[in-house]
Amino acid sequence: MQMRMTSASINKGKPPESSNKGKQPDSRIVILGNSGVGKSALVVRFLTNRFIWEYDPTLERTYKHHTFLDEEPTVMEILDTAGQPSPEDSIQQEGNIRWGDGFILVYAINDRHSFESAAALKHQLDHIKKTNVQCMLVGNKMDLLHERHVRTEEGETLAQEMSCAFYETSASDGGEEISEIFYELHRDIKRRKMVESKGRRRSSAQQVKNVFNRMLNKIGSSS
Ligand SMILES: Nc1nc2c(ncn2[C@@H]2O[C@H](COP(=O)(O)OP(=O)(O)OP(=O)(O)O)[C@@H](O)[C@H]2O)c(=O)[nH]1
Repeated sequence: MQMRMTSASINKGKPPESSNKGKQPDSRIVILGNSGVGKSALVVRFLTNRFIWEYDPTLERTYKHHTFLDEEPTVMEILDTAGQPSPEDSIQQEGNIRWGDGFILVYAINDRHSFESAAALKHQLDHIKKTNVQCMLVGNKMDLLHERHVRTEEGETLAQEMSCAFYETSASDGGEEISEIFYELHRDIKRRKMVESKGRRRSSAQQVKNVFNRMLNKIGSSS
């Protein structure tokens, strides 16, 4: 496995479709979670390996990340959503969910409410996407263990119920698992796309076969 980040371009405050230039992304990843759980901090840590204490809390940003993953040139598009969308933004939120191939649901381990919101978000995802979506459940701010309000086992149980992988991490400490979260989700998305496109190919081959059989039956019955 080879991983190398070559570039990450930032489209500040623009909708996801604005970053369509160049190679189409192999995966579109959306980061969701309550305000202040550390979504931006995790994305910035993944892209730059840095931690910045303060971010503009209201902006949405998309990032195009070019890398070599599993010896293949790879483009990942990442949407860091605003944690506190206004009611008027609910259409935007729905658009973001439709846009995404996979989702990172973030809560902070010292914020019980954010944990409960993560479960609600997964229901929203499944409802909008009409399928069990690819996702990762991430408990952030592990460096604040002394303030913990959500136990590891609770995270594990919720992740199992959601059929998601589960990680606890800290954007401020910057463990290796942060890259793993993004790259594993990307691989899951790719695998799913491959299975779906094989299924589509099989079903169109079957359709051709059915038409051919009908023609043969017609010829047989008219002779
Ligand atoms: N101690 C600690 N603080 C963190 C960590 N991650 C983020 N923070 C802090 O938590 C605050 C919120 O971080 P953001 O990354 O802006 O959170 P967000 O989820 O993007 O918030 P919104 O943009 O409002 O949706 C900032 O003050 C960060 O410095 C972490 O792992 N540990």
